[in-house]
Amino acid sequence: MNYIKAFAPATVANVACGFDIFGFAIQEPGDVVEVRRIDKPGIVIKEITGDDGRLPRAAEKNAVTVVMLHLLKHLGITDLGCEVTLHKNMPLGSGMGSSAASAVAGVVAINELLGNPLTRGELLRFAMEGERIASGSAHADNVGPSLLGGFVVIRSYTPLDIFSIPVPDDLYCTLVHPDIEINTKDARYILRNEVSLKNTIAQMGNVAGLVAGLMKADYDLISRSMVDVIIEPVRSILIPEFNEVKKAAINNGALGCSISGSGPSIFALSRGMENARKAGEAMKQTFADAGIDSTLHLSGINQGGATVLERE
Ligand SMILES: Nc1ncnc2c1ncn2[C@@H]1O[C@H](COP(=O)(O)OP(=O)(O)OP(=O)(O)O)[C@@H](O)[C@H]1O
Ligand SMILES: N[C@@H](CCO)C(=O)O
Repeated sequence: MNYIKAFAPATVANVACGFDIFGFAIQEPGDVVEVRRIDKPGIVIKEITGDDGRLPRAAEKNAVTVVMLHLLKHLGITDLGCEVTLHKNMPLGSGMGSSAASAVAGVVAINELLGNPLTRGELLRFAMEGERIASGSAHADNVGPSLLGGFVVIRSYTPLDIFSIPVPDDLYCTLVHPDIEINTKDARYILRNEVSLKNTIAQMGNVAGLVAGLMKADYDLISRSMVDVIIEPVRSILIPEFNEVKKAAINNGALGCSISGSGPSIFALSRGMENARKAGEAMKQTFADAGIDSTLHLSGINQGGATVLERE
C-alpha cells in the first residue's frame, strides 16, 4: 500500500457526569488525513488545510503525526518515509475533540499503510499520545469513541480498561459551537483537585444512572442522570450564556444538556431528531441574542468510529 486517506469523527467527551470516563462520536464533522509513502525515511507534514496556518508543522509537535512516530517506534520501523496531509475540518480548542480527531485519523491511516499490524483497540494508547501533546493530558474520552465508535466508558486508566455500551437507536445529539476558543489545558488547570464526599456520591449516582438509562433505553433515567455537580459548575463560567443556553435546550425538548468536553461547545441529548433540532435552534438563538455566532451540528451516535476512505 502506498497511499491511505482516513477520516475520524468529532466527539463529545464527559457527557455531563463522566469526566474523563464517558465519550461518544458524532457522524460529522471530522478530520481527514492523507498519508503517502516517499523514498526518504521520516514523517513529514506536507500540508495542513483549514487551520489558518495555526497548527504546528513539525511532525513531533502535531497530534496527527506524533501518534505515527510513537507507533513506528513501538514497531521498530526506522526506514519508512511518509508525507502527511491533514484536512482540519473543525475549530481548535472547540470541545469537539479536535486534536483527538487528528490523532485518530493519523494512527488509523499509518496502521492501514503498514497492513494493519495492530487492532483498533491496540491503537488507542498511541492515539492518546496525540492528546498528551495537545493538552498535556493523555485522556481517552475523545480518542476512544473517535477510534472505536459507540458510547465509550473508560473504567480505568491504569491499566487501561475501555468498553462500549449500547445506546437507544432514537438518541440524537445536538452540538452547538459558539465562536470562541477554550484550550483544554486551561480548562483542566482551573479544576479543583479535591471533591467533597457529598458531590462524589451525587456524581456516582448519576454515572450509574446514565449507564443504566442508556442500556435500558430508559429516557427518563437518562434525563435525570445528565447532571454534573463537579466539573460543570467550575467550567461553565468560561462559557458566556451557558446557563441560558442550557435552559433553552431543556425547555425545548432535550433530555439533558452540558458542556462538550472542556468547552466551549455545548451538547444536548434528545429522543428523536426533531427534538434535537428544536433544542439546537433554541440554543443557537440564545447565543445569537447575546451577539455570539455559533454553529449547530445534529447527529445520531456514530457507531463505527474512524474509517479508511481510500487506499492505493
Ligand atoms: N492536529 C491537531 N489538531 C488540533 N489541535 C492540535 C493538533 N496538533 C496539536 N494541536 C494543539 O492542541 C491544542 C488544541 O487542543 P485542545 O485539546 O485544547 O482542543 P480540542 O481538541 O478542540 O478540545 P477538546 O479536547 O476539549 O475537544 C492547540 O494548542 C493545538 O495547537
Ligand atoms: N475529559 C477531557 C476532555 C477534553 O475534551 C476534559 O474534560 O478535560
